[in-house]
Amino acid sequence: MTVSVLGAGAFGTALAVTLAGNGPVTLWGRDAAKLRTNPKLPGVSLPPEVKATTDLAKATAADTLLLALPAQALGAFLADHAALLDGKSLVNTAKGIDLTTLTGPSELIRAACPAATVAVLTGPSFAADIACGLPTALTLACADADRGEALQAELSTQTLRLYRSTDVTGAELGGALKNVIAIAAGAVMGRQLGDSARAAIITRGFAEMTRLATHLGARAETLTGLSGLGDLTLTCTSDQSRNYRFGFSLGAGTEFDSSTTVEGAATAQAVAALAGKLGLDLPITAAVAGLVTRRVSVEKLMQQLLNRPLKDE
Ligand SMILES: NC(=O)C1=CN([C@@H]2O[C@H](COP(=O)(O)OP(=O)(O)OC[C@H]3O[C@@H](n4cnc5c(N)ncnc54)[C@H](O)[C@@H]3O)[C@@H](O)[C@H]2O)C=CC1
Ligand SMILES: O=C(CO)COP(=O)(O)O
Repeated sequence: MTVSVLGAGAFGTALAVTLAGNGPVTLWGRDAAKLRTNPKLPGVSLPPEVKATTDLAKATAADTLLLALPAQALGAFLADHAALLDGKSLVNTAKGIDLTTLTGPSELIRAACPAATVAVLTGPSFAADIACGLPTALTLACADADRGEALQAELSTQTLRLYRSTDVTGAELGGALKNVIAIAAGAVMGRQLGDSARAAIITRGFAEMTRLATHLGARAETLTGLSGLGDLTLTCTSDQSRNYRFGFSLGAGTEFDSSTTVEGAATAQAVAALAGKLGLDLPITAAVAGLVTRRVSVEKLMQQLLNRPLKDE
C-alpha cells in the first residue's frame, strides 16, 4: 500500500515526517516554495523518504490519502478534485465543521467521493510533537472495521500509536468541538478569571460536546477517548494550541495574527447554527460564536453563563 499526505501545512508535514519511518511517502502542497521547510516546524527537515510534490495527479496515485487541509478549505478542494480522489481511502485529519453545509469532513467526503473509503485520524497531537518524534496516541476511525484495521497498521509508526474505532461521527466531532471549547478556555485565562473557571469551562464544554455528538449518532464512550476528552484536555491547557491562544487574545484584548489557522472560530458559528436547527442548548458554544464575531464581550458572556437557570449536572 502507498500513502500520500495532501496539504503541506504544519500537520501534513509532521505526518509525512513520521510516516517516512515506515517507508516512502508523498507530500503534496500547492506552493512549491513552502514544501520542504515549514516555519511552524523550526529545525524539522523532510527525510529522503518523503517525496514532496505540487503535482496532485502524482500524489493521488497512492492508495491511501491523508487529507491535511483546514476544514473550511476541504469542501472546495473535494469538489475540485473529486475525480482524482474518489475510490481511494481518504483519511481526514481536519478538525472542524463546514460553515456552508453545517456538516463534518466525513459527510463532505461522502458527498463528493461516494466510492471512497472514509476514515478519520484525530486526537491529542501537536504537529511539532509528531515531527520531533515525541510519543503520541491518536484515534483512527473507520466504519469498515477491516479497512480500519489495515489503516491502523499502515499509519502507526514507532512514535505514533493509533487506537481503532468504527465511530467516525464521534471521533470527528470530538476533534471539531474541542477547538470551540479551547477558545472559551483561552478567553477565561486571558481575562484572568482563574484556573477554577477554566476547569468549569472544560467540564461543561465536554457535556456540550457529548450532547451534540450523541444527538448526531456518536457513541458516548468515543467522546471520553483520545479524540474527545484527550484532545479537549490538551487543547484547553497548552499554549501551543492556536485555538487556546486565539481565545486568550480575545480575553486579554491583545492582537492575534489573523493568518493563523484557528478552526474553532468558524466551527463555533457552524455549531451554533446547527444547534439552533436541532433545538439543542449549547451555551458555551453560543458564547464562543458571539465572542469570535465580536458581538459580545467576555464579561457579558460570563454574566450570561453564570445567570442561567440552576440545573442538575
Ligand atoms: N497543527 C497541529 O498541531 C494540528 C492540526 N490539525 C488539523 O490539521 C488541519 C490543518 O492544520 P495545519 O496543518 O496545522 O494548518 P496550517 O495553517 O499549518 O496549514 C494549512 C495548509 O493548508 C494549505 N491550504 C489551505 N487551503 C488550501 C487549499 N484550498 N488547497 C490546498 N492547500 C490548502 C495551506 O497552504 C497550508 O499549507 C486543521 O484542521 C487542524 O485542526 C490536527 C492536529 C494537530
Ligand atoms: O488539534 C490540535 C491538537 O490536538 C492542535 O490544536 P490547535 O489547532 O488549537 O493548535
